[in-house]
Amino acid sequence: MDVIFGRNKEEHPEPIKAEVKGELPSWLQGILLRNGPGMHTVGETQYNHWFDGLALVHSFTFKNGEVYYRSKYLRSDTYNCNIEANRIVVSEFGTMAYPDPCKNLFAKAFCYLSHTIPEFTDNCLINIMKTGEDYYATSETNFIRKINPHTLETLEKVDYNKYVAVNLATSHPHYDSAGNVLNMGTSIVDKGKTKYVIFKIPSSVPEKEKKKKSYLKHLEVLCSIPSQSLLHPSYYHSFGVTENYIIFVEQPFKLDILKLATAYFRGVNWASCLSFHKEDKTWIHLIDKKTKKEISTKIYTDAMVLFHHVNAYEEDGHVVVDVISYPDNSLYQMFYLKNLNEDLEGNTKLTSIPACKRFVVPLGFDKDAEVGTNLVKLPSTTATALKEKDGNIYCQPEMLCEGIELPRINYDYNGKKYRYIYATEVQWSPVPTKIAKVDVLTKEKLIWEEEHCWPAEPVFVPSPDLKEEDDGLILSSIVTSDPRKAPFLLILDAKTFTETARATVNVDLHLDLHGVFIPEKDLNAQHE
Ligand SMILES: CC(C)=CCC/C(C)=C/C=C/C(C)=C/C=C/C(C)=C/C=C/C=C(C)/C=C/C=C(C)/C=C/C1=C(C)CCCC1(C)C
Ligand SMILES: [Fe+2]
Repeated sequence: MDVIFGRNKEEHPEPIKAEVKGELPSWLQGILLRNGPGMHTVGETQYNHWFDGLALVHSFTFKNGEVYYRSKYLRSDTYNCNIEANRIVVSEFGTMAYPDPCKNLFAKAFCYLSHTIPEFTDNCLINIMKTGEDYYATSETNFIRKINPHTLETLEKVDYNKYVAVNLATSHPHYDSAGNVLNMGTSIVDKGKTKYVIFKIPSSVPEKEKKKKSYLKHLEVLCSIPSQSLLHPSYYHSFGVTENYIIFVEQPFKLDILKLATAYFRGVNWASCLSFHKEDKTWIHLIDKKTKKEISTKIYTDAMVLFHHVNAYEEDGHVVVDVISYPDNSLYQMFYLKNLNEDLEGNTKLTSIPACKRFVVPLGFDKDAEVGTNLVKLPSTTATALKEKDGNIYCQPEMLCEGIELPRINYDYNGKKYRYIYATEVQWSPVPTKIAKVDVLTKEKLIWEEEHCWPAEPVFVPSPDLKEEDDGLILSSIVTSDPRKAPFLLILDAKTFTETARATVNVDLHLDLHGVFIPEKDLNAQHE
């Protein structure tokens, strides 16, 4: 296990030609750009958590039937300082670092040299975000790092905080059909005003500013939602959108601001300031995009932990919200390297497995309905929403599917009624062993699997003559647990889930988190 999760991976900044088996359709031209942790040991020091690892960006470039692989460590300030000091000097969420300059001569010299140990990490290891023509590596802090999608070179560091008052922001933004970015962040330092902020980054800027092209300069706050508890804002990793609403799930998995403020002095990591309150409720907030106000009805469900929204849409006066949820926060705990390094059969068992659940919120229901009435009138679901005597609505979900994570959809259907989820499948361990296509209508599943193969998040690429939702390809990079079997990029026909092609590369591919496919037409040639 530690071989795959915790071993440092080498970077391959020069393109490596992959060996293609099968027939790549001629329209598949562009770059699959992905991000994830690649290095967990620096000198003699080690990160505690898998989500702490130094960002290793990698790409598969499709050009005229050929595939090229590249990978490069994000040259974040965090990376540079750590490498220079030959130890971890910048804290990550799961690892508190103490860059005491008096500790040894070497570290002292290093501090004189570079002066700046970043206060907060810019190790953006989770996802890739597109703003206008720019691509950024993202994490959940206030920093994002621009990258060149062709060469994977690291460009400027951008501080969200310069444009919007947030200290944390998600790495899962949404995009509208014009390419405008919609994202959310939390403001925690303004005492007594802890709030969640929803903002928009436009996809184009006035012509005269084209040269500087700072889309973030034109960031616009849409609205903010006060936190239920000023000292305990909820943690969230993604959110949902429909045509008319933004969906924010305020879960009882919360940051404790007082604990955060004292963590450094207490010698504990920031992750220890995050806790699950199983006796609390999970609040589902619907924000009307037009009025920029929350709908007045209070909607809740039982305590749960969620990282990934799958999709959401409106149907006949209801909002349907599909998410991957857990009964508790044990997943976060399990990703500590000490847990991942244990024998698979031993402790590394998921004590709570991910489940894809559908919540249905009624919009324009009869206000005189009796207490206890189920307000959901959609025949297609067993999800319920009960009216309570204080006027609140209590939602109970429908189970769509168990054991899937890292969900993707055909993004043309984002915010709209849809039918298919593509995801990695896990069983009772944190090891992805299959790729699943789930039909949410029939609950039928198609599976791809192969011995010793650990598939990454499957990315859907629509075919140019798309007629049906699943006309397209699935791209998933496959890490192998058998050193004799080379890793590869798998290309599946999304409709049938049969293999179209595979592109094998003889490198130490890393297990990653998220990424994007950039079609040729969106690639700015001047970057090359
Ligand atoms: C093994 C695989 C690939 C598949 C198996 C299938 C499966 C079960 C997949 C499940 C995948 C999931 C659920 C992935 C989830 C990834 C997350 C939640 C990453 C979060 C990172 C959050 C990070 C890095 C957050 C860093 C935040 C920091 C450092 C914040 C610092 C701070 C700032 C900036 C302001 C002041 C406060 C604070 C100290 C909190
Ligand atoms: Fe994620």
